[in-house]
Amino acid sequence: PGKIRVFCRIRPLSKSEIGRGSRIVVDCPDDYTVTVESSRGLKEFQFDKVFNSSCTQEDIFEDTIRLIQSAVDGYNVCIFAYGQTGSGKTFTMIGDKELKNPGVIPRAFQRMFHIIEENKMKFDFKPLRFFICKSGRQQKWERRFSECGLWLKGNCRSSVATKTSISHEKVVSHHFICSKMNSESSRSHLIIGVTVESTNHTNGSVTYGKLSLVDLAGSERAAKTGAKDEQLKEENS
Ligand SMILES: Nc1ncnc2c1ncn2[C@@H]1O[C@H](COP(=O)(O)OP(=O)(O)OP(=O)(O)O)[C@@H](O)[C@H]1O
Repeated sequence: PGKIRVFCRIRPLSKSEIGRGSRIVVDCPDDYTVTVESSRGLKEFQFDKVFNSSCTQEDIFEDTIRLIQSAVDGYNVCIFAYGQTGSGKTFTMIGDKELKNPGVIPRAFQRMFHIIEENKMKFDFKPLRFFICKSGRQQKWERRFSECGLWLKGNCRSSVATKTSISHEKVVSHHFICSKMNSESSRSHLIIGVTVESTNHTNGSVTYGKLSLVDLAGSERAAKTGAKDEQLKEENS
């Protein structure tokens, strides 16, 4: 707990990039290093782990499983994707539109329900609270998410989570409603999460955990769009 780990995922070239004759300029000589070809030579970056372009959604999720357990155990866990537009944040966090390759968010929820089901003899779980927040230019009000210590601008919805309410399809459609469609106009961030409250049958102790999963708006847009003042503050929130 309290530790921040930074992973890097390299995505394969897209069809259009291949069509344009682009080539990959990043490489990972080992599991912790990324090199990038630049006009000023090869640059090297270190990460806690690097996933190369052949890594699958399963490979990515394997490193996340113990964090889901931590949230059930009463810790506050936050997983977020950061990177420029088109780098694969949404693919990694949510998955593809065709629902063939679910990402971290649907897998995390599936896993959480599984852990809860397995532990029902030992713990009494309160119904999971499910929340979605997105930032947006239209919604200017600020909201402090005191429980998870995040400052947010935008709206937030919370409801009881069930397996069906947070199925892969629902998460994907929420995403495209909440984030993707608005991202061009509002450069929104999407935060989707769940709170877990459990009581230990043996000693009566109660724990509260939270899992926040975040698909941030593209990190480069401020510069590219020339956003200023209020707009920029909002993107940076
Ligand atoms: N690891 C991957 N394997 C195969 N396709 C990928 C992978 N990562 C991303 N893609 C594809 O690349 C495209 C861009 O990815 P994605 O939409 O996830 O980017 P993004 O970082 O969320 O962009 P934005 O900030 O604009 O929302 C999508 O068509 C996606 O399906």
